[in-house]
Amino acid sequence: SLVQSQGLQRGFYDSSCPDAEDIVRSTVEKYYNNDATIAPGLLRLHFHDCFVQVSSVILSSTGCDASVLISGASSERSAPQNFGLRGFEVIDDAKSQLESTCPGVVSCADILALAARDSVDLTGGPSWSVPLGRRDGRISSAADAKALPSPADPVSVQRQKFADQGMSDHDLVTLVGAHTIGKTDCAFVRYRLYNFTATGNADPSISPAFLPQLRSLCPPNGDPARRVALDRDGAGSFDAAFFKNVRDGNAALESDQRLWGDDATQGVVQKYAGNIRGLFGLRFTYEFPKAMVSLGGVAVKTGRQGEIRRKCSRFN
Ligand code: HEM
Ligand SMILES: [Ca+2]
Ligand SMILES: [Ca+2]
Repeated sequence: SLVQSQGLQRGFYDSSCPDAEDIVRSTVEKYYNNDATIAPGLLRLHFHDCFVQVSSVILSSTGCDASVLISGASSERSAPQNFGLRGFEVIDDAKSQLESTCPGVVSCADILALAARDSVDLTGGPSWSVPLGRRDGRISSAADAKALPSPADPVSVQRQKFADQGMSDHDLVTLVGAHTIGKTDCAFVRYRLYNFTATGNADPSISPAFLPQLRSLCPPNGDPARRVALDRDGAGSFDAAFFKNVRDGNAALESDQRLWGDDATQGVVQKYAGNIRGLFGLRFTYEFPKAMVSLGGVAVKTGRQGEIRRKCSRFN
């Protein structure tokens, strides 16, 4: 079924590289079986690729175009917002296999989108058919990472950043549900725990039961590399428990917790945190793939635009 989405097509490689999707899948699986934390890394990598800087006069880096994979001193990957991104070696491995099977056919941007899908599936989440045909971009600039949301962003700013990419409050909350897997550096949590906004106290939106847990995970002068689950009830499984935790004051990131404090976003959190016909998580499972298809369509290049990189970390 060649359903179109922003000029992309499902099954785009069916005749030009029939094994493309299987090669990406088996590669992601190989790394996942060795280190399950690679799955959240790959999901986040696709998100960071797709978000674009829209406030600049000239729209330089554009959407899901693998700009995030380019290595070099001032490339997007070097921006502070992109510190901690993981999974580059998985993409490179899949790409080198694809280049020997069908040279010059499969874009790095599509590998990212497929790897994100496979990562969600491997962690127990939904699967979906990914619209493909993205071309790789020719620009990668650290300044473009400014479009990315920060964990201290209030809902108004999160909302604006998603609206800049053509996405709604519903898309925002649904996609942030990706935080049902993976971990954060204590650096993004510690400022909430001891002297939040110079009060000498913790962020009052943290539940009384969760605060001591977070404090022991992230002591004031602890190891800066310590990592904390974004979903305290299962950083390894793609489920809707994350939304119950947001509802209950148990979100590790301030930006996630704030989604409960705004009427519009609270409504979406509530929808995912509840049961429907006794089936917890069903709505999230249904909506997440749709939101991922929207994310994967942000400002894509198709047809003769851009290029198909030979190596994902550098332009041809
Ligand atoms: C308001 C929006 C968002 C903010 C402020 C935000 C912020 C963050 C931060 C601070 C981390 C921790 C990074 C680290 O310390 O390594 C993180 C991790 C993560 N984010 Fe987001 N994020 C947002 C939206 C999203 C979206 C839309 C996705 C995907 C669709 C996503 C996927 C992930 C994943 C999977 C991780 C875990 C990464 C790992 O374990 O290595 N995030 N995010
Ligand atoms: Ca990009
Ligand atoms: Ca989870």
